[in-house]
Amino acid sequence: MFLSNIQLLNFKNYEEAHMVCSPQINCLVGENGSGKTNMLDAIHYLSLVKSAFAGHDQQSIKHQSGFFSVMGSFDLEVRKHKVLCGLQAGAKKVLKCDQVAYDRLSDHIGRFPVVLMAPHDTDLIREGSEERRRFFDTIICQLDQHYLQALMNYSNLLKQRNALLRQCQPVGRIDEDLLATYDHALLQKGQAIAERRQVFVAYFEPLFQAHYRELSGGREAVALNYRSEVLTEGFGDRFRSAVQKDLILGRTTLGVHRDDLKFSIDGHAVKRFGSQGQQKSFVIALKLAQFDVLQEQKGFKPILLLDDIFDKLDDQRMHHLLSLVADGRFGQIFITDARPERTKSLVAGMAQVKVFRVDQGKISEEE
Ligand SMILES: Nc1ncnc2c1ncn2[C@@H]1O[C@H](COP(=O)(O)OP(=O)(O)OP(=O)(O)O)[C@@H](O)[C@H]1O
Repeated sequence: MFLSNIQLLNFKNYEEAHMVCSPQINCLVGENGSGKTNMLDAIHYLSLVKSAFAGHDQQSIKHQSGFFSVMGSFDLEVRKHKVLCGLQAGAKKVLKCDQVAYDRLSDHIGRFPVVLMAPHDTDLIREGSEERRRFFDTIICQLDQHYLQALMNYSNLLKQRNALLRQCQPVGRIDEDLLATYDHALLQKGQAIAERRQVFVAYFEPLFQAHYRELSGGREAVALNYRSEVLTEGFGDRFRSAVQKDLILGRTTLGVHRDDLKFSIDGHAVKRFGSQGQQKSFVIALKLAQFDVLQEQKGFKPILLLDDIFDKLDDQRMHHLLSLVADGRFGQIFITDARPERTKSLVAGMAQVKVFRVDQGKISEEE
């Protein structure tokens, strides 16, 4: 699968841009702040219908304009698909594939998968559990529409239960019947989500470990440990009896939305004990395993977006990644770099390379 071209209107710092892409390697070079990452983000929109960076879609509309649109054509085996994602300020996002609007944006997730490697990836290790849940949930959602629906239902139920808790806070009493309805549904959905996560992590972990071994020379034993409290005996009772605490705090304190994944090296938490190099290898191995899983499950290679990673990687890890590129392990790749000469020399001799110069929200192909 590859993106053959992309057109932007009023997207972030681009007023108008058109890029005819190589099915293999696309290098975007230009000064800091010129719009390289924004172009990757536009590709991310076509795949996952949201920004990889901005918290709100409205932030992706170019300043002083009232809408954005991103349009792209994907070649998937012999078929071509035109995807359009647009947003009018203050309105709902629109997504069309082959000129037909989706009723549910979520139906699009997983059709044109991408894997993004970016400088902030180590947040996966350093930040709280939400980042790790989001990483795994995003992959599973691309593979399994039922999981995506279950997650969305769970999140809606959780919002409703939390609203009920807050409503009842001043009086200290709660509508027991309504609460029981939410509890029952949350417990049921939560269990299904936890079981799916557990199965997925068991499948993902060996792929991740193989990449880590290749990157680190096999010196350390790494593990991903997912153990949800939801799957432990008597969870339903503990969940229900936490209601007094929930009422005081105005939120649901137990459930899959609190799950964490423990990342470890030789039995110790990577977050606390991993060196910077180990943490980098850890996240690269996670992303490479994400690529493998999507490829294996979809039957084609996802698009790989490499944002500014050469600046952040040391020689050993960079060469490993480039050797995978040279071996043809990946399909279409987009690489951004503020230092054109470095990228050009790294990809010299590789087939089907296109270099694009980005300058203050304008993009043009170099000869
Ligand atoms: N909604 C928006 N409207 C206009 N400009 C925006 C908007 N959102 C972001 N920008 C601008 O886009 C620029 C950043 O672009 P981008 O992150 O793509 O840069 P880059 O080329 O990847 O830079 P670096 O090499 O530093 O990573 C900033 O100047 C920022 O102000």
